[in-house]
Amino acid sequence: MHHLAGALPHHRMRDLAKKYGPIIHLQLGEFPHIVVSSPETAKQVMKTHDVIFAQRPSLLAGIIVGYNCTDLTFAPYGEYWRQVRKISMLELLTAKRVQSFKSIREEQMSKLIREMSSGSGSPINFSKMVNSLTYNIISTAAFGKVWSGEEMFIPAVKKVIEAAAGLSLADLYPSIKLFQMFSTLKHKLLRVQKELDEIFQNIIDEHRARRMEGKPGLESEEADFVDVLLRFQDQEDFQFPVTDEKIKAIILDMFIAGSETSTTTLIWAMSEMMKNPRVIKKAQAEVRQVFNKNGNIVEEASLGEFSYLKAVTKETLRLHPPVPVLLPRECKEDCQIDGYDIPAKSRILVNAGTIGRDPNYWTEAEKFYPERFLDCSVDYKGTDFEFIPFGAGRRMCPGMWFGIANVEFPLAQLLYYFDWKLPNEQNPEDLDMAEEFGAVITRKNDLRLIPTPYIPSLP
Ligand code: HEM
Repeated sequence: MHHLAGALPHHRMRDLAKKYGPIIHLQLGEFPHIVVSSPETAKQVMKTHDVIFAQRPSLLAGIIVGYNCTDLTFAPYGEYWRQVRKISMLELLTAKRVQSFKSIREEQMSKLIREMSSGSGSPINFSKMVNSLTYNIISTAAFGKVWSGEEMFIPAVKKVIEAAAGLSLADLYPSIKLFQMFSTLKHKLLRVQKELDEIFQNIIDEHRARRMEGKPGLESEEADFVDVLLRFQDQEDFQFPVTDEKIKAIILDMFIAGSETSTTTLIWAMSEMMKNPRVIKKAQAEVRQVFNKNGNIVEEASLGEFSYLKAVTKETLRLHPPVPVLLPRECKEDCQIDGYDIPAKSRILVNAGTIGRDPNYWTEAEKFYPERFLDCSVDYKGTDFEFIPFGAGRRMCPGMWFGIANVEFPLAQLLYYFDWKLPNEQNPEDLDMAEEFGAVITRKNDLRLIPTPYIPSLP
């Protein structure tokens, strides 16, 4: 355990991989942890032996906040997980539904742009504003409206994300009662769960009442997540009935897995561009050229015309994958990776962050250089193992398209409507890029920027 102390664990894992190679055994608490840090070993885990590694370990976050692991992220691999995954992939997060949230993104972006422009010329807390934006988008997609509990919800989500890395003493030593009893994390999670449970139950009850009154919209494509899941409650052909508890577990999961990941990608993209003025100029020129050509109409439909902006998103996900050590997996049975024996029940940590910076695959791997993705077929869809910000295989992120939509369109608008400066005439090269650890790696310090409107008429 001392190998991980003293620095951010994902950095320590990177240093260890440099020293010991792409497959490392760390005994953390009661469990062997196997860290894999090369595209080849990651491929063996998530493709060759995907079924053996499709299990997640049972962690406090899943037990407490995931309603005894009945959410999608922490559900044990098996029939129940299959049912929830199917609902998520075929109903909640389909390309069509993500597309149907377009008006939500457009409305929330207009609000944000108006807010940013009202204080133009002076520094704004970019991180905080983007956090609210994603929260509002996911809240509307899930509940049909922006739920007013942002102040309490965003810190609560951060707490759960911290726990999802699975590196707390209570998770590493489940048999030691003392660690369980005095775990501050456990107590915080219990409090968060209690608060959120009450609120989510009220939201479900409201939706149910509306449903009983036969209010329109529930069967339409624009139905929110709660509407869709309530519809399944009436169906008797499910092996596992969709109870209120399960609806709460699934919705909370979408919030937790979807909000901080999208937010942090957007903030890192902006941070890297501010640090690299050449890149922001080029991205801005592309965005303005496309929207101006289309008659100053700023709409999502134009996204297909951006190649550099998409390269910026990919390069951000390569250098700053929000989940650099993919959510832990558990080995179902004895198995071999790269000729090494992996005993059943080992926890597997796929080090996607280190893989994205592997100099054997990436020239000038540490440099932010979006051009590397132009005319290059490497993509994040889970088949190119040198670039796996969304994971791969059976447990790969089901919210990839929703996440990308929540990053690319806002980024395009922010670049279109504003010119950006660092406060206090700060030199771009000196911009602080310190990270904070959790299952999602965020900026340690909020990003503060000065926006100046580019065109006088804002949306
Ligand atoms: C930039 C945005 C996002 C990134 C980088 C990201 C990344 C990831 C990663 C790395 C995993 C673990 C994959 C594995 O173990 O192989 C994951 C799982 C998951 N993600 Fe995302 N995610 C993003 C957005 C979203 C969104 C918007 C949603 C839903 C609203 C979502 C829902 C989930 C869920 C439910 C899982 C667990 C899947 C399972 O275990 O079967 N994600 N995500």
